[in-house]
Amino acid sequence: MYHRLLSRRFVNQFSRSCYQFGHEENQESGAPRARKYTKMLLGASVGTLLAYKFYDYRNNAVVLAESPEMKMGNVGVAKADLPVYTLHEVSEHSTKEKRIWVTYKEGVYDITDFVTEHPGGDQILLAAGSSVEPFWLLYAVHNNPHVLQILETLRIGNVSKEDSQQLVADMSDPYSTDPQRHAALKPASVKPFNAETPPFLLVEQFITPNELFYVRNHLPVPQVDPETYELEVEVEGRKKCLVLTLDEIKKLPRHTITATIMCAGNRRSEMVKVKPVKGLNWGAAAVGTATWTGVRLRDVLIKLGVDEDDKKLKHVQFEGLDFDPTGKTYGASVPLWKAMSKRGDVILAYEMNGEAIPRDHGFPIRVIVPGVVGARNVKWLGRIVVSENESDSHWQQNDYKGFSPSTDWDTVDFTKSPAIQELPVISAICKPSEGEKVKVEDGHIVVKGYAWSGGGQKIARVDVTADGGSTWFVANLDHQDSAEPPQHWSWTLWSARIPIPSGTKQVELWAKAVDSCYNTQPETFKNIWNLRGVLSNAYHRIKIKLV
Ligand code: HEM
Repeated sequence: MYHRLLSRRFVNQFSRSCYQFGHEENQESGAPRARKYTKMLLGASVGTLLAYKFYDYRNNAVVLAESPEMKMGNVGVAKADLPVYTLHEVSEHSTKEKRIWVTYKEGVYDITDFVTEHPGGDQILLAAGSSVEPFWLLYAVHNNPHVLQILETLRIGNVSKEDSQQLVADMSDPYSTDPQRHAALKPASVKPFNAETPPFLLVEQFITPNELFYVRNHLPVPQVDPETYELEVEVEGRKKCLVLTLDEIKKLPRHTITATIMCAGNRRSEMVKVKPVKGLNWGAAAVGTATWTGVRLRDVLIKLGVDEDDKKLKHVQFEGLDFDPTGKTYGASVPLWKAMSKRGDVILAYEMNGEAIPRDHGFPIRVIVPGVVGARNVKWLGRIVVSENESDSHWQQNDYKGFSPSTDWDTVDFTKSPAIQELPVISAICKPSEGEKVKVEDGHIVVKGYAWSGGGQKIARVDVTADGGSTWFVANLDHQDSAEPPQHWSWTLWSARIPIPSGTKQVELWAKAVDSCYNTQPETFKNIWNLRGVLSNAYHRIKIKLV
């Protein structure tokens, strides 16, 4: 079967003074409770060493795994006579000088001498120092025993089950226990870790592989022990509350959705060309699409006795288990109507693309609020509070809001703008990329990209021009989920074949999308500029060279 065993050290993060778990309980007044998170100590010496499985992707890799040739060859299976390397050691071998190593399942391979022979060209270097598996999910051509046989001839070792980097927590660096990341992710910041996917990979498949999915962290990644994990759910001011273990959550009815998650700052690097803003310099790939499985938040809230018609209850606040040096946790909220709506599809997810949610994406539980900005899809979920008020967290109150282009840091009043929830329609060209040399074939070039709209709207059309808007070409919507609005949560992958007049040396390509409400993208960033650089959805424009 397709799986890897990775070792992770899960530190018992809670002081478990809280009450029993499992079902509804009356909270004694004054009982020590949610503040337990602040007692969490990163790198605490008491730890549980747990090996856990990443489950099968239901695709090519399984086919590979079941082929008799592969079983005979034991490709990627640990071999007793070979040296063992940590993922960190593998990551240090990413150049020709240091030799280029990659991993596949439990195997470590030195591919330095194969790079120039690779039929897929230089792209193989994207895996240098990391795993080849996410790429092989994208490029099914590797779904072949012949490819695995070549790989096994390059075998030099086994992946360590104990990633030594994870075992030694540096108390002076709260990020020292962050997980190992795939080398192909392009960091926008390292501590906290924020990184995007190489854009051209986004359009290879509808589903983004977990290891290549963009990461947006505000704080160090908490180490959560799934054995002792508890989720608290309550209504503000009421004694009755629910405490659920991971097993108990998994026993509730399963619900699966395919949803695109996007950072509010996606494509900010284009907006800053108008005027600088505060924020990470995201390109166009702070976005990805995954299949998420969990339980409906609605079911959990009904179990707690929440009445969606109760006029006093307006918001659902989420608290993460990640926290800053003062002990404050990450937090955000969404309106109660969204959480309770049968069509809202808000889930407490424990699987991402058929695997346990990876640490960077919220292990063990992340709330998925489809159609809504990534910032409200709180990771490492520890507590849910139904309230009359929005979350009072910095990220709900003083961040992730839009303003007039004339508002500056002297005049801004965060209380006057609503928190961003549903994101506006957006598109981006992912292939070719800015400045790329593109071969004109048969008088045409092919342009590929994604388009998405928040609030469960569907992409109705994508228009592409190569002559400043004199002529628009309607793109083919190559991959689009069949779900109808207002439950269309995933992006559309599109392509357009654009005619190029002979002798043209360079062109500027523009793309814009139209959603099922006929909302479209603004033409330029000039008049949507805002001091936080969010909602950057103007036409996407790239210049390319033609050969
Ligand atoms: C490191 C181990 C790898 C090995 C042994 C390997 C081997 C191969 C082989 C044998 C083929 C030709 C398959 C056929 O046509 O039957 C191929 C094609 C290809 N590979 Fe890889 N590959 C590796 C890694 C990668 C990675 C990491 C990427 C992408 C990031 C990649 C991208 C491609 C692409 C795009 C093609 C198709 C080229 C075409 O259009 O014909 N490969 N690879």
